[in-house]
Amino acid sequence: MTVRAGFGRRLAESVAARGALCVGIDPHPALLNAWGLEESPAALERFAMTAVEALAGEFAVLKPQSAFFEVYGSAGVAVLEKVVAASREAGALVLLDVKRGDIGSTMTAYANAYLDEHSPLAADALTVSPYLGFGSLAPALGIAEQTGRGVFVLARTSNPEGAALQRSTADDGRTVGQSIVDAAGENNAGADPYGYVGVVAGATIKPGELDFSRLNGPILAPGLGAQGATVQSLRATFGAALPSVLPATARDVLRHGPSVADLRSAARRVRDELGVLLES
Ligand SMILES: O=C(O)c1cc(=O)[nH]c(=O)n1[C@@H]1O[C@H](COP(=O)(O)O)[C@@H](O)[C@H]1O
Repeated sequence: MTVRAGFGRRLAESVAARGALCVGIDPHPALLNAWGLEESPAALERFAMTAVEALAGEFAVLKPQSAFFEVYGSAGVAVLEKVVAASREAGALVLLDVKRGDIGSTMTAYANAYLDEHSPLAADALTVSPYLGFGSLAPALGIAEQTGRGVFVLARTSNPEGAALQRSTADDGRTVGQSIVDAAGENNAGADPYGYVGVVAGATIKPGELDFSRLNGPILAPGLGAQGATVQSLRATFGAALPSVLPATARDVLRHGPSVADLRSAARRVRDELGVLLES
């Protein structure tokens, strides 16, 4: 598959056509069991490809969580390769959730693994951690820009433990999370409709905690459903930035399997609720 337009444009087009929802493909052992599956690479494939069959043809973004595949070793990674390829083939953008972050030279290798068209794991975007310094991500940003792909940088994560670090104040008075959002925004300056450097800000964070007015990029907001955030809470949490928010949910949809129809209906319900929110 050849990637042409910049990621910001591709994401905006996909969201316009398919709705603003990212569904996580997180094959938790408990979910496999709930679907009547054993914990094995074959069952992992059954689970993940059922989710792809249900979702990839009509939802904007799918976000496989690499950890749940890696746990099965090379057999699990082979399943992840299939999930990425089949999802993209069906028209979904794939945001690979790997939360990578390392010194610059190693970051180049990670970026090549996930963003180079010829890599077996090439996705449309990946999650990255800036906590070795935002500048250490430069190789990933460079490769993403060149290849029309995106990165989502962890700014203010949905987990309660994130606050101590991410809400702490840097020397210039901004919170660490805000400085990440601002650094992402510098890379997106001038992009239309928006740039390729997204941020991750949990749907569970306090309203108004971050100022997104200079981001000019997408905001991935995980935490909808299983972590307690609701569609209704998004407006208060994100305010004027809501149109740039890509809400994400995984377990709350996946628990409706193994029926393809039930999975699809569950994801449609969330997407429809989000559609109503965005139109109001
Ligand atoms: O980067 C992420 O996707 C992410 C960031 C964050 O702040 N919080 C968060 O929960 N996530 C991921 O989003 C998914 C949440 O799934 P559910 O809680 O089941 O909807 C998991 O794969 C997490 O690893």
